[in-house]
Amino acid sequence: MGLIYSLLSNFGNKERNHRILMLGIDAAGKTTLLYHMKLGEPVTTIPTIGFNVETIQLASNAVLTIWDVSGGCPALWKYYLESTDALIYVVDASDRDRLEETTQHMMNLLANEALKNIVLLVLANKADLNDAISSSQLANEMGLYSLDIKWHIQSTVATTGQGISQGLEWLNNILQKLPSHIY
Ligand SMILES: Nc1nc2c(ncn2[C@@H]2O[C@H](COP(=O)(O)OP(=O)(O)OP(=O)(O)O)[C@@H](O)[C@H]2O)c(=O)[nH]1
Ligand SMILES: [Mg+2]
Repeated sequence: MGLIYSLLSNFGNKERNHRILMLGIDAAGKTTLLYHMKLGEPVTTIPTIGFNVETIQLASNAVLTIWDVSGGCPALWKYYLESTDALIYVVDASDRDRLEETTQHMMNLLANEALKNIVLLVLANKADLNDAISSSQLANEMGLYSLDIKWHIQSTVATTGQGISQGLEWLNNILQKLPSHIY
């Protein structure tokens, strides 16, 4: 009985692996977010050439492999879309001048067949800056309410870590209902 209980509880607690893609146009704050998730502290970044990839262990036994792909060349994003469980789309909420551009890039991505059932977490980053718009206004302006997928928007400040754990908690709750993968 003890052995069966232990096997069952181990089975219930086994690690779940998920592949997450983090995209957004250049300077949105992706790399700063990734390393705050990984290290719990701010890092100094330079524009990413190619990608960064890190695994993040969540308290709930979920292991997220997060790919942070350079925003400098959105045409290359399509090469990273396969086998992705969730998309974290990062927006600089203070940069109204580029809101249309980033919305267009996100909508083009979501039109991709490989992402048709994707789970989408939008991070309204740089919420600390004076010009930042609220996450609800951003959701409206980016047309998130017209999407036919599971989505959520969270305000973040990558440099302090504010909002990151709330965003990951939403993601984790959704991912728990999806099958795990071996990567
Ligand atoms: N004030 C403020 N600055 C931020 C925040 N997040 C990132 N930054 C700054 O914005 C700049 C760009 O951040 P990165 O994380 O390198 O941006 P990225 O999205 O990885 O950019 P690419 O690699 O070019 O695609 C850096 O100077 C960061 O310190 C934030 O929440 N608030
Ligand atoms: Mg980067």
